[in-house]
Amino acid sequence: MIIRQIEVTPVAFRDPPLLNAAGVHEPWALRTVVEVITDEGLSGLGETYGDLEHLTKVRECAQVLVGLDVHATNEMYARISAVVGDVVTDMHGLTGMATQEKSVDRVFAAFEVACLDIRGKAAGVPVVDLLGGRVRDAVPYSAYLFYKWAAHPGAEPDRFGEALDPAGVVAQAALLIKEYGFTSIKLKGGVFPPEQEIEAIEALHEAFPGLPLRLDPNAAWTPETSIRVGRELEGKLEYLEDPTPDIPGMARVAAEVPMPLATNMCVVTREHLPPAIAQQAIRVLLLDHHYWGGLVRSAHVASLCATFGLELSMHSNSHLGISLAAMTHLAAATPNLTHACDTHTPWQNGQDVVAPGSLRFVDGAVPVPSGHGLGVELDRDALAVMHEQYLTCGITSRDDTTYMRRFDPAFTTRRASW
Ligand SMILES: O=C([O-])C(=O)C[C@H](O)[C@@H](O)C(=O)[O-]
Ligand SMILES: [Mg+2]
Repeated sequence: MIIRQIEVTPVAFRDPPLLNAAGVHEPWALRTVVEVITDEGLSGLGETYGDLEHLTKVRECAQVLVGLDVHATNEMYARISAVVGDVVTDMHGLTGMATQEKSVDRVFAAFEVACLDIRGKAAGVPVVDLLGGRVRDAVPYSAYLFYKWAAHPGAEPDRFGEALDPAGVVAQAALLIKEYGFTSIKLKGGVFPPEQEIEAIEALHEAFPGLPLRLDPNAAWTPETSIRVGRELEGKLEYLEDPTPDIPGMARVAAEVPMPLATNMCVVTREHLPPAIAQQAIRVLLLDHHYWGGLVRSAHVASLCATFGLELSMHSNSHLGISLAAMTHLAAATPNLTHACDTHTPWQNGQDVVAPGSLRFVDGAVPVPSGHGLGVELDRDALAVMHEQYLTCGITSRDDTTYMRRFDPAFTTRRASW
């Protein structure tokens, strides 16, 4: 199974004005679709970020992988490492520190997933079987709430409406739970002063008694504020995610708050694990195969977490169905996944590059797609439309901060700001 051709296609899809510590989502979210085709005519899909610097590396790497066997992922990693070199990508700050290893892992992941898709198709099994087999038939996801504007300035309101206070957040949760059946809730914080976000969590706790809740301010608070908020929210959160920057800061908070701390920011590559474990900075790691180097490497990290007693959840960014399928296969094969995974799927609002039918939510969980490989088919018409949108949308890299400054020139990103 020799790689004969690789198609790399950037796409754009509409994204609502979701608020976070870096600013606000732009009207278009970007992704890159990777399609690997073998000499035997099998093809496999991968999905990754769409930011130009990253896309450029993905394109350069695609050229050096032609001729490789789809099983030769060690050689694939070495070649990608050589091409990526010392360039560090991913500087928007919402997925934690950017490192050289992470930059390589981010490029490698899309190709690795595509090769696993091919290997699954060739063997006549779903990808979950290549990862050790399923330990669950469906993967639970959480309702991922965002503070948001009713519309992008100058545009028509979207169907989700405004959510800028506790009532708006509760209404948003009710909508997502009604449509998807989610049984846990995450609120993206770091947008308003912590007192307001505490009120929102209290309102959610009251409106949805018994549903596990998480709050993620993306390191917008100082350690002191994090300790105060953590204590105030005792008994109301299953975990507090990245309240404050860096491993030492998280360790200070972890020692003083009643709930576990989770991260997708201070532990984002293997070199962060030993200090985080030694300092007891986190209890929950949010895995993300897009930057942990694909599905097999992520499974290794999950196994390390089991060794060191860390719990597991899964992180997401704006994504499409190829990513949702890959996340679902990985999570279904991860025995020690202890919390529902994050997904941005509802915000995609039906836009996708995969043909409908293979991915659905049942009671907040996605059943593992039943087909071979990832079990999703590329919708080539949708891909063409979304590629055209990429070419015309005028955005080449995610920049929530600059977009926010168009409407609030004094806005600064929130890092330990409160
Ligand atoms: O858990 C997280 O930190 C995220 O999901 C990061 C994302 O970039 C989120 O903040 C977003 O979509 O704005
Ligand atoms: Mg997070």
